[in-house]
Amino acid sequence: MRISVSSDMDEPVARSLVAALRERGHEVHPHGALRPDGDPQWAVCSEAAAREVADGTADQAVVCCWTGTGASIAANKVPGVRAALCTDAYTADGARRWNDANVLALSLRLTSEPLLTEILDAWFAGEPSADAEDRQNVDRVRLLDHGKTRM
Ligand SMILES: O=C(CO)[C@H](O)[C@H](O)COP(=O)(O)O
Repeated sequence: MRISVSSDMDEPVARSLVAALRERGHEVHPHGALRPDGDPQWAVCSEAAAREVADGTADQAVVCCWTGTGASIAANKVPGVRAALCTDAYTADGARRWNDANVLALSLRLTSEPLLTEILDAWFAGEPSADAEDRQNVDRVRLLDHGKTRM
């Protein structure tokens, strides 16, 4: 997959994330502190990574900041993006399964290297649920992208 990755800080775990994604065979599009000419402000680089998902330049994104909150908030402002802040593998699995999340948000502070592997394993193994109620929920969120709350 083509995966946009952003981080506002050049932290070891962010570098490990990029390396791990490449090892898994993904094409990485770095943003923010992960590229020499990147704008490292979390609001800017998270949005840039998320926009690549929305416009189809990337299939998914991983956005990072120290807490993970700013990155997830900024990414979720982009229509078409469903960003999930995941602090464990169960949450990452649920985000893919129940939320059809297309952007993974990570806290640089909380994500250790072993936890990063667990979260990525769960994220990439997870498939969106085909359950009707789950699909309805995701469709409802998609409506919000267009300022609507009902069909
Ligand atoms: O977690 C974050 C935002 O949610 C940032 O990473 C945190 O605020 C640090 O940013 P700065 O170094 O610019 O103060």
